[in-house]
Amino acid sequence: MKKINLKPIDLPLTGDLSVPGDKSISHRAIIFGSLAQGKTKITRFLNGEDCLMTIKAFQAMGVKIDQQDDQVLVESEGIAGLKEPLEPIYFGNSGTTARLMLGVLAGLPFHTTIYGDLSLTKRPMDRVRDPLREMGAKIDGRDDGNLLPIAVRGQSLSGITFKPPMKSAQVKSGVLLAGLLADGETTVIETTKTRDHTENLLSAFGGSINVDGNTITLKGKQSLTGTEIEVPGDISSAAFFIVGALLVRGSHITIKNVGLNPTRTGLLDVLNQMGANLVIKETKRVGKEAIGDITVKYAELNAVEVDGDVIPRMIDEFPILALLATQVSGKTIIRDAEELKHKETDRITAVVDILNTLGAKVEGTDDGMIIEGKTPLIGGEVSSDGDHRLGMMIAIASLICQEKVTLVDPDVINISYPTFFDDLNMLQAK
Ligand SMILES: O=C(O)C1=C[C@@H](OP(=O)(O)O)[C@@H](O)[C@H](O)C1
Ligand SMILES: C=C(OP(=O)(O)O)C(=O)O
Repeated sequence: MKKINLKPIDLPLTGDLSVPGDKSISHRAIIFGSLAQGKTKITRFLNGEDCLMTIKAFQAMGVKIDQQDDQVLVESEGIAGLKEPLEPIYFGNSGTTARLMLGVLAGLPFHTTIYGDLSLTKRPMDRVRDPLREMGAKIDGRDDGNLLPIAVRGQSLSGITFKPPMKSAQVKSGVLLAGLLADGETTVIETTKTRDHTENLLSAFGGSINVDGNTITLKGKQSLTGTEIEVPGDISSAAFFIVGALLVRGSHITIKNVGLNPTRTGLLDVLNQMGANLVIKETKRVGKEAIGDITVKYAELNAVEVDGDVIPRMIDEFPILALLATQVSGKTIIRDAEELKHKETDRITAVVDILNTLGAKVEGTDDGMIIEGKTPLIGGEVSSDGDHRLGMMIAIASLICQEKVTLVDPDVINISYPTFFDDLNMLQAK
């Protein structure tokens, strides 16, 4: 397994940075572009391994998709033009591809088999399997279709009203996408609002959807039209450098053109509560998505308790928040975050293990973590464990460790942020 040595730095992070496009929006732009008739032009597409899986899935169904770095042109005849793939489709490491595509494949008139890497193969699909079966889907696979590989025999589906038992945008989106192909109306009622990019993008492609608080309703059998999509910078990628700047004394950075959709900005709220004084400036709106700049300076922070409705608004930011919490005054308590157990790794156990190996004092709980602040980090050898967000957390931790950090399996970072080390070097060079 590849390993890299990361040395502690005494250089602050400074300058301006544009992070790559949002992963969630990039996936959805490909999905809707492929379901729509005509041409869709996507700019600032995330050229990361996960989003390439979604492109390959539709190419396997006959859609013409030309991707050059962060520019993508999709040309589709729409839903009726999609063809049965001849071979099983590989979804790699991407949970979003799996949960959203299950919704799509369930309503297409052909058979598909899907599989993934070892991490994805362990992740639960029953959360989408169950509502999709209620709509009439034929899904089978390991553990009765809970685990990949999964075979889907596409069917005509009927709309349902569904209240997801977990707070998950992937589940909501899988059901809404199936609803788009189904007869009748589909309603999803969430207990807590999760990221709403599916709802926003459906409108951008000319679809009609009604959002009333946490209740989302759409009619089936809508036809969509290709369009132009500019993807905002990914706030979940920006989070690593925002926290990096808060950790390294003397840092002062601005992340430009990043997505500021309120269903994604939970980390910014928590950092402000901790005393970060971020300057957040909305500069434009593209469709229903807000875009802007975030300026952050090094600051001494205080611990807070993180729980409740903010959790889904920052679900991918917990590894990097946990690292930050090791350096603030007081004890940080994270609750209601049991969903972390179902990510690329069990992110409660994995974050606790990694940070404690580096010298921190972190305790895992059933639904979160308790992190002792102001604990010096020493260093050591730690693995990303095949989880891109853990790889980036370790790289940022190395900035403040007293000794060398050896990161095992750094290439996994390519899943969501292929230019991560270039951007880190650029911020250190100024
Ligand atoms: O819908 C999406 O694009 C995503 C939703 C979240 O997953 P859950 O829906 O499982 O919380 C998040 O962790 C993932 O990175 C992307
Ligand atoms: C959980 C993540 O992605 P996915 O579920 O798409 O694998 C993530 O990017 O942190």
